[in-house]
Amino acid sequence: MTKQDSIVLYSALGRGHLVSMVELGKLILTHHPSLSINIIFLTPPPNQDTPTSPTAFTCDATAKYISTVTAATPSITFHRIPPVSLPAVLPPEALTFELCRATARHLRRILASIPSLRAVVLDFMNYSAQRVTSALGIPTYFYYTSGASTLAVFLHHIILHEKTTLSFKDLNTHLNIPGVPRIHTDDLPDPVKDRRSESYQVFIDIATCMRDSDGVIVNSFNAIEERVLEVFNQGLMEGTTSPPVFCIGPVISAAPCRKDESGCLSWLDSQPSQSVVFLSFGSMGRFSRVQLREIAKGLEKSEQRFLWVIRSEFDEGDDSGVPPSLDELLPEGFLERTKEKGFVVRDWAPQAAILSHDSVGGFVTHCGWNSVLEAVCEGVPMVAWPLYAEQRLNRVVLVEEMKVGLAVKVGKDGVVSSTELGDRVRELMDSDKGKEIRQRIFKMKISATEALSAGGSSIIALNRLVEAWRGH
Ligand SMILES: O=c1ccn([C@@H]2O[C@H](COP(=O)(O)OP(=O)(O)O[C@H]3O[C@H](CO)[C@@H](O)[C@H](O)[C@H]3O)[C@@H](O)[C@H]2O)c(=O)[nH]1
Repeated sequence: MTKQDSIVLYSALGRGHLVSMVELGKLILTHHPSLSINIIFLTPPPNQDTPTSPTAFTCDATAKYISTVTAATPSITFHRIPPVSLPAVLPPEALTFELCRATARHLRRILASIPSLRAVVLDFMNYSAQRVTSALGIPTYFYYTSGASTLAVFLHHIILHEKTTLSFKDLNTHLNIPGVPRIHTDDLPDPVKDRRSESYQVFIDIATCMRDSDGVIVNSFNAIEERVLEVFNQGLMEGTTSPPVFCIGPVISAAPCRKDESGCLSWLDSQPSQSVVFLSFGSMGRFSRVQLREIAKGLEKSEQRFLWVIRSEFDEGDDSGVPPSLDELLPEGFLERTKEKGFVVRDWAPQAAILSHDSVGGFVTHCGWNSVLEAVCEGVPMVAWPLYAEQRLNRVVLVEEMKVGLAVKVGKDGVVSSTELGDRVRELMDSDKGKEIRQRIFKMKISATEALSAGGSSIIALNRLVEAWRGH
């Protein structure tokens, strides 16, 4: 390729999506510096931004983030899709789908302005942009920010859709998908369970767009999902053609945030090696008051040291703007009783830096894929407690395929009891099984580094991808 050859990465709405695309852009540039990377990103509609949320990426925060990236990596150029108003206030997923559709003309204009454009990589949430790229004749790839096994389930969905007229919620069966552990239909993401729902059709559309694309880039690596990658590489996806899959991960931030506003990193400095279990549930993990109390009691029962991130919960109908205090949310005297052993952080903690700290020996996670990869890259074993999206599938992958985590059982009332959590945490931190898991994930940590080294599986896949771009 010549110096001017350009690639577009089109990020979906939200902090996690933009950061993922930037990290992907940086990885491409590290190995192929002659490319010019353009990142297109969406702006929240003026009437739907929620700047008070700890996870919201406000316009100011986005601008600051972009100027930091641009200063460090000038070969990345950012293009902002201007804000447009949508007729209704929508939940986060529907918002990104709608916004992408409503701004198609801006995308077309931006794409037309980029010289020597070789390919566009769409965040899978921006699937509707494929209409624009196809109309312009631009080769289109997808970036799938979860693992290869869940991608296989996603693509398999198209076959199942044709095989049955029932909804998954009524099937109560196991799915046998090549290269993937047996999946129970209850473990599928909620939006795909009811075939009469709008979201079901959206996910079929996304899967179809990915299947028919020029390729899917996956944030994973060979050593953790070998079986399913073999299925993809040999073209053995039963009953359907599969797109070329490029497993180029783990793509996680090379320079994690070390800002220690809460003091939790200094607290970790004073704890013994591998003695602390870290509990964090991603950008949207929220719990009822009942569940928070069970977690607290479980941590006390486990007798382990802990660092726990708790979101500011607002009670329904409370628009005071002041969230309940930790004393209100947690069992009486909990903070006082555990002050030698535990540290509670409100809202947001520097997770990647915490996982890399020597004092951390276990991680209770909601199984968001970035959290899983961050834990693997630091060799931290997990207790898997999925909450929503494809996280129940990730639990199956990490417990049954990778064998680097223990699953918590959810009670019939939807609550994980203090005894269950306490037992799993103690098992992870202080048992022979926990030791085995620790040894296994430590090996994966080494494989992760190897995958991204010269000649490693992910670098080979990345080079194959760039060659494909060169061939267009
Ligand atoms: O207090 C916190 C909480 C999170 N994080 C970071 O935020 C990211 C969270 O990402 P992830 O673990 O993937 O969770 P979600 O934000 O919930 O991710 C969404 O996107 C993922 C990738 O597609 C999916 O796997 C999840 O199911 C979906 O919820 C990670 O980098 C964490 O290090 C922090 O730094 N501090």
